[in-house]
Formats: sequence, C-alpha cells, structure tokens
Amino acid sequence: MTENTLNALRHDINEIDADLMVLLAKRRRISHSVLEYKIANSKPIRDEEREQALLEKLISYGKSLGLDAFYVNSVFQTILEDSVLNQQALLQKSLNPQVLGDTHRVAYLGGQGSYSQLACHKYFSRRPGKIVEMGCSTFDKITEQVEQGKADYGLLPIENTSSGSINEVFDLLQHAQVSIVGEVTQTVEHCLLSNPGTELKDITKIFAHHQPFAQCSRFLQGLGELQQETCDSTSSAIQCALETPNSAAIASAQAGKNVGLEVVKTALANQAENHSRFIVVARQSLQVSTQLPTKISLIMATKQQVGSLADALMIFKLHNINMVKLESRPVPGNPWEEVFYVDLLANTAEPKVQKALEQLKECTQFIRILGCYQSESLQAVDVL
Ligand SMILES: O=C(O)C(=O)C[C@]1(C(=O)O)C=C[C@@H](O)C=C1
Repeated sequence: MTENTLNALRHDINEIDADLMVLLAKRRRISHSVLEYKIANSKPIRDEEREQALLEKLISYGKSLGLDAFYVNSVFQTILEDSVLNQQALLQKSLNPQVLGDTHRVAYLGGQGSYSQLACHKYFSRRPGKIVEMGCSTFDKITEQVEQGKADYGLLPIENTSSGSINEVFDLLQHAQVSIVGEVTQTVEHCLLSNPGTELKDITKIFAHHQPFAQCSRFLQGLGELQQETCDSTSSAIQCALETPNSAAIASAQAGKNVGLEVVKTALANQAENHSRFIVVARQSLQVSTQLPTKISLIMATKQQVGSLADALMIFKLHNINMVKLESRPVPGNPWEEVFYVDLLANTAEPKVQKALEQLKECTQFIRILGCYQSESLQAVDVL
C-alpha cells in the first residue's frame, strides 16, 4: 500500500468520525427534548426498561453488521450514561437557577494535573458555564474558601477503592459550615513519573501525597529501601520530582505530560480498579428533584446506651430506606465518643424520609444533614 492510499483511508476515517460527532450532538439535543416531557409529566429521568430494550436491539443489529456485542454494548452504555447524566444536570439547573450560576469558582486540592482537577473537569463538564479553578494546599483551605464565599464549590475526596475512607475529610465535615451538593467518581491511574532518561533502577526517592502512597503500598514494598517523602498534594510531589535528580513522583500520566515528566511505570495501585469518590460542597444546600437518584449524607451521635446504634439503624429498615455507607469517627476533645456518618439512597423531599429523620432525631443525641444530592454512580443495565 502506498502512502497516498493510507492518507486517502485516513481521510475517509476522519469524515466518518465527523459524521458520528454530528449524530452524537443531534442525539444529545433529542435527549434534552425528552427531558422536557419528563419534567412536564413528573417521570423519573432514568428508564432502565427502555435502555435494556434499546441495547438489546442495537446488539442484535450490530451482529448483523459484523460488530461484536461487547463493542456495541460498551459504546452505547457510554452514550446512555452521558444522556442520563446530562438530563439530570439540566433538571437540577432548572430547579435551582439562582444557585447554579454561569460561573463556577471551584476550590480543590493541588493544581494542574491533580486528580482533584480531573474530577473537577469531569463534574463541571455537564454543568454549562465557566470554571474558575482555585487550587488549594489543604482540605481545610478548600472548605474555608467556600465558607467565606470566595469559592462557589469545594471538591473533597471522600473515599477510594484501594485505600478506603479519607478520614481527614470526614473529620472536617463535623465542623465545616458547608452542604454536600453533589458527587463525582474519578478513575485514578497512578504512574511513576520522572525526569526524561531516568530508569526505575536510578530512582532513590519517591514523592507523593499520602493517599497515593497508601494506594500503591504493595508496589512500594517491592522496591525495598527507597526514600519516600510525603507532600501536601500530588501537584507539589510533581514539582519536587522535577527539581530532584534521580527521584520520581506518583501521579497521573497526564499530570506528568503537562510538565515534561516521563512515565517510568504504570498501574501502581493495589487494586486494578482504582477510583476515588469526591463530594462537591457549597454554602447553600440544593433542592433535588425526586425524579433523580439521590443520596442523603448525615452525621449523628447516638445516645450512650446499649443498642442505641441498632435502634437508629432500625429506623431506616422500617421505612425501607437503603443505607449504603456507615462510618464511625472519634469526636475531637471527647475521648471514646463516636460520631457516625451515614449515606442513604433517599431524598429529603420524600414524606417517608422526613418521618424517618424525625424519628432519628428522637433516638439520637445529635443529628445533622450534610446534604441531599444527585447520586452520579449509575449502575449500567446488564444485557450481556
Ligand atoms: O427514552 C428516554 O426516556 C430518554 O430519556 C432517552 C434515553 C436515551 O438516551 O436513549 C436516556 C435516558 C433513559 O434512561 C433512556 C433513554
């Protein structure tokens, strides 16, 4: 094959890709129109039966065209997820026009290339408007920016599939005057990054935030006596690696590319599927439509009596409310006292939930709703 033929083929591929883009944009516009019907008729945004029927039909049509089921399924699951999440974000915006403005000042940990920045871009990509990024050096500074009205939103990592709950953030939520208004999950692909030409055997020191250190503990154990230096954020770890010969940082490949560091090794995390869930906080709580899958996060301190935690949890069961997270953390200044963090798949606008929360007030010492927000972890319809 000549180079000319190759160029002609690539030209054809470019045209097909451009046509696909036009069709994807058209599909998105139609999906927005379907939302109008759902708003007018109070229908839930997600229609899993419709998704199932659609995917089955597409898989069978794909087979007749020589496309395998796995490929068709993965392409259309992505399209459907985009469609659902966009409908949800638009509905939220129509419900809270005064709060969800056109400029989003977002405070997050670190700077360019941090996982928080990636999560910020992911979350706000569905929320039209300009993002003003405010990189911060600590979690406290993030909530301070929001409390003082200098930022509209703060992004805080709350849990990771390898290292578990991020206790610092749970503790911060005990006293920060902010509400949780959203969540976003970001895939975290840790790589070892170093100055060009550096090989793994040359590296004597590794810089990272303590979370990546925890998430890559097995890889690090395998390296033996290597110096590890904990940094405030992934961005500052990258800066240190840039300035220190024979050193490396743990961060995403993209973060390294931004500053000229090269990837020495990929896939460092203990778990192959390494994801972090971030919460989005703001000064004001949001109204969340009951047409959306929603979560409530709350903290509570139970009475110091036998069975008081069991009594509190029983209330959720009695009202058929699904509890998806329960964490306990010590209360600063009160040794051996615990505060519980609870996530529920529920909406504070539902009467049964209001009733349950009233009952919970009666059987606990203290309860505070941290937020009711749109849950973005969509469970894909299973067709394969
Ligand atoms: O058909 C609908 O109800 C839509 O909103 C469209 C659509 C889609 O993009 O195809 C989106 C969300 C639903 O879960 C099902 C299908």
